[in-house]
Amino acid sequence: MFQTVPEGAPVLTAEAMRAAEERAIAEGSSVAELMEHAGTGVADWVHRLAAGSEVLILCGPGNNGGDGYVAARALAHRGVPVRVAALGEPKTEAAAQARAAWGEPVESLSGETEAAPVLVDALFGTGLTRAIDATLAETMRRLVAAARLSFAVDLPSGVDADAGNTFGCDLPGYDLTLALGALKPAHLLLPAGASSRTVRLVEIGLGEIDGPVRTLERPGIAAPRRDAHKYSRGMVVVISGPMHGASELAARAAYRAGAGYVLLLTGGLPNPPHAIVRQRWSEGALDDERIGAVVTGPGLGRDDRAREKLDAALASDRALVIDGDALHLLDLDMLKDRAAPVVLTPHAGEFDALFGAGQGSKIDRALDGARRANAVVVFKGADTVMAAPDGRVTVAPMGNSWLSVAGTGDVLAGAIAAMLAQSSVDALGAASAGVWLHGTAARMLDRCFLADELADALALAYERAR
Ligand SMILES: NC(=O)C1=CN([C@@H]2O[C@H](COP(=O)(O)OP(=O)(O)OC[C@H]3O[C@@H](n4cnc5c(N)ncnc54)[C@H](OP(=O)(O)O)[C@@H]3O)[C@@H](O)[C@H]2O)[C@@H](O)CC1
Ligand SMILES: [K+]
Repeated sequence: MFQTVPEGAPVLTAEAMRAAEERAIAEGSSVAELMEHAGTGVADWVHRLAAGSEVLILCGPGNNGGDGYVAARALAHRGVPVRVAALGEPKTEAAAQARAAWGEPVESLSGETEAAPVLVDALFGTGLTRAIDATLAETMRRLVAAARLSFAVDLPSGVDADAGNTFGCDLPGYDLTLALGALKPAHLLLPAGASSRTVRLVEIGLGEIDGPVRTLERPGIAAPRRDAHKYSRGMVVVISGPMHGASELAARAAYRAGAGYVLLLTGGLPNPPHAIVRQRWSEGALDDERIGAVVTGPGLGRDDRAREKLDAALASDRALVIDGDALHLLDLDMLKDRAAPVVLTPHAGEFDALFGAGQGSKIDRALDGARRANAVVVFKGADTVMAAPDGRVTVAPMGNSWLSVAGTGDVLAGAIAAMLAQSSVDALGAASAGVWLHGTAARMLDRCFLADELADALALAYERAR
């Protein structure tokens, strides 16, 4: 299971959406006009996919409900059988107008509401401020489960648009979420994002939308140039520790993600693949000017020897990927004055250990971490968020659930290092490309796999990255 969302699309908070709405109104539009676009855009999708089946639209009291009334009218106009069930009277002028224009009967939404084969949830969108009533949540779950096809208008009702939480409520999963004007954090962040397996954008007349937070996109990396040699393709050094396997995985992944030369600093025995060059750790090991990126952390351990290696990596002027154990040894002050790029790749536990538990959404926290560390932070999880100190953020769609297995983090560290070493993109671009390759490799396998196989599948993902 994984998520499909528009690639490279801006992600806006509820406040930024309201600002975009105000800009559009200042330029001559109106809420009613935007709502007309939104509702007809929803109706287009429903009409296309419902194939003539009866549609039940649930309308809430705000403008999300207003979109629902517009969609009902547009569908009925095209001859689709539509019923509307509402949660009380509209509370906004635009929604009241939309209901009046619908002009047909409106049922009162209750536990008795009869299900239909197609369900459209227009109860709440970006205006939800608190948990929805438990009885209402139960009714929603029942009606979504009974439908052959279910749509969420703008957002699944019951989610906090910015934080991506559900106020503790268990929400149903929709077939299609139609994001109005732009994506919101809750389309992507867990737990809310789990309700939106597929998200599509509906244009509502807000004009050009932009912002520093975007969804992950295909990195556009190419095959090696004709005049390429192993160093121009990127030399990656992986610093090993007592758990050799983790660093072996990172080294293998670096090759499969296109690095030209991978050196593993290890005391372990020579193992296949023999393409990985092995040397023992030594003081000047990172002096080679040709080194494009260094991975430290996978299998490093947390003892004095590990600290010594991390300190040497930090003292070098090489680009660094810091993962696993090294994140527990890292002092953020050590990164302050570093000129060469650093990518930190914490999962939730490592993130808390580094930055503290903190408030705000995963996007806010990743950004705060990046600024404090002066480094790109890849806050891993099923909903991986990458942030740079300059405020740019990339959010990956929910990853393939088979990734939840030991060693996949080591593979990611190797893939990011390969990107950092070989490409002309900056650290956020390298991190994003690494996450894209990693996620795409998992999608291509889409079964129970070993991290070794995932590392190898990066090469197949690379083929699709152009
Ligand atoms: N931005 C744009 O450009 C455009 C946005 N559009 C659409 O507008 C949507 C945002 O509309 P919105 O602001 O009216 O909020 P919405 O989500 O309908 O809900 C607010 C209502 O719900 C109520 N309420 C809240 N929590 C509740 C709870 N737990 N349980 C019960 N009630 C609760 C709240 O009442 P109150 O909190 O005052 O009690 C209020 O009445 C957006 O998602 C998109 O679909 C398009 O139409 C056009 C252009
Ligand atoms: K909704």
